[in-house]
Amino acid sequence: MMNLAILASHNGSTLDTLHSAIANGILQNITLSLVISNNTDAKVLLKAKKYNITAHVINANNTPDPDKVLYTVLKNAKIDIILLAGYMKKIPPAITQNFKVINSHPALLPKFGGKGMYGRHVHEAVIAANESLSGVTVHEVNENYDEGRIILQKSLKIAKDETAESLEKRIKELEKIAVIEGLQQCLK
Ligand SMILES: Nc1nc2c(c(=O)[nH]1)N[C@@H](CN(C=O)c1ccc(C(=O)N[C@@H](CCC(=O)O)C(=O)O)cc1)CN2
Ligand SMILES: NCC(=O)N[C@@H]1O[C@H](COP(=O)([O-])[O-])[C@@H](O)[C@H]1O
Repeated sequence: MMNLAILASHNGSTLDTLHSAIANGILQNITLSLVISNNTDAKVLLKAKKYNITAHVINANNTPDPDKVLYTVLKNAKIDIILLAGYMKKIPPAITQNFKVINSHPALLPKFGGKGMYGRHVHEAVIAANESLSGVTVHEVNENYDEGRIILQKSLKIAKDETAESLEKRIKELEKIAVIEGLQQCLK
């Protein structure tokens, strides 16, 4: 049985989908063991409580050595795989070199990735670039933003009247499928 940790800075939208997929047997041999956020106000923490999942807040503003705390919490929980679900901080090499870390990015990498490319900013850049396609990239996480090996991508056509808000909503729905399939591939 693989122990999964979810790292999220805000809603952790995919947590609900993952919890359902595990409960329905769509995702097997995996346990949602831990939720970690850098944000004390993150709604993902409320979801962790609802699902009775152990949660930690590791905030650099009040934690002397957050990277060391993060490593220790993950090791103590015997985590096998880490999913970044809208986590807004860089994962340090001590983590990327000792755990399998995957991320869901709300665009078709390598375009629209890197520093500054998070949340609504990504969709605003895609719309501004007048792209015809966008999508989700599930990728392995290395020491740089959005440069890890791509596991899978799912795309969608951008509508003529698409806005950053409408695109974000559609991408988040696509992401739920992409994250499940990405984890299934990691568990093979
Ligand atoms: N080592 C890695 N860490 C993280 C990765 C990664 O690929 N390698 N992915 C990100 C998630 N992400 C895109 O998918 C991403 C998140 C945040 C940023 C960013 O520019 N962040 C800002 C800070 C924003 C904030 O504090 O709210 C910054 O670094 O200045 C870029 C990409 C998660 N970690
Ligand atoms: N570059 C990382 C990034 O932008 N991740 C994106 O943040 C959103 C978090 O939404 P949520 O807080 O509602 O789950 C998600 O759409 C995720 O793809």
